Amino acid sequence: MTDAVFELHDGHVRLDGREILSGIDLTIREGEVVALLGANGSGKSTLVRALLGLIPLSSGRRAVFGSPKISDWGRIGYVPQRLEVGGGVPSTVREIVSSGRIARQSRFRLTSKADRAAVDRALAATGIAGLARRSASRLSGGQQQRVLIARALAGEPDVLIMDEPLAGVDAANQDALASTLAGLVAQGRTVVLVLHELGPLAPLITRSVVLDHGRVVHRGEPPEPTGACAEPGHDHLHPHAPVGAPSVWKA
Ligand SMILES: Nc1ncnc2c1ncn2[C@@H]1O[C@H](COP(=O)(O)OP(=O)(O)OP(=O)(O)O)[C@@H](O)[C@H]1O
Repeated sequence: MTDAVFELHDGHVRLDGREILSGIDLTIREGEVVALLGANGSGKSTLVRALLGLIPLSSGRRAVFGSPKISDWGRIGYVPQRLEVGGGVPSTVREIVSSGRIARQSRFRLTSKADRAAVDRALAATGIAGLARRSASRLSGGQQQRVLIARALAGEPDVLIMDEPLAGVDAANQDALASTLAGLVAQGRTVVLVLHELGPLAPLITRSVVLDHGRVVHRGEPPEPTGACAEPGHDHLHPHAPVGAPSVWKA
């Protein structure tokens, strides 16, 4: 059996005195492409942050590459949801994407040819090479999302964990992301995706995990859409379902 990348055993998370994740058991192994699905507020982002150790468990056990804490962030590329890129600092797109190499560089080594080549590949893969000199804070939401994806790709991580990578990204760039990820998966990388719609990423996904109110309610094959979402021609661009609404996914 291949090695476990992320393990969560009976994981519980409480935030502001409220239980957000309840009794989650989840193991993600090397080479898997796992989709985390579920309605707004079901706990997907919290689960990602719990897997990464960015928020503490109130009870249960977590391991990343077999250890309680991540010792080598260079192996992990995390694309958070809706982060303001640049954070008010006037950074160019290239500077932000280059920062994805930092965990790969030794403390005393200057940026190498290999670093620059990796940044160029990441910019090209996400279709933002033409924006490299632009100030990131002036870009659209979808362009900023692609900057964050490029930053993660630039680090050439073993594991990519992306929170809603398709949000605000147009169809052509969604397809480009799908083919970039397909290349990484073919090399044996592990990918964890928080998604509302599988879109062009559907053929890559090896397993889905559906959350509802902080619990896992489905695991296995990506569930089939039901109702209007199953009809031919449905474009799957409807807004997020409200919390507690009947799921469009068959459990
Ligand atoms: N820091 C926090 N403090 C208190 N409650 C929080 C915090 N972060 C998230 N929550 C709550 O936890 C629940 C799950 O949120 P989470 O962002 O994990 O859901 P999600 O499935 O990723 O939703 P979405 O699809 O809208 O991004 C929500 O009810 C949210 O309000």
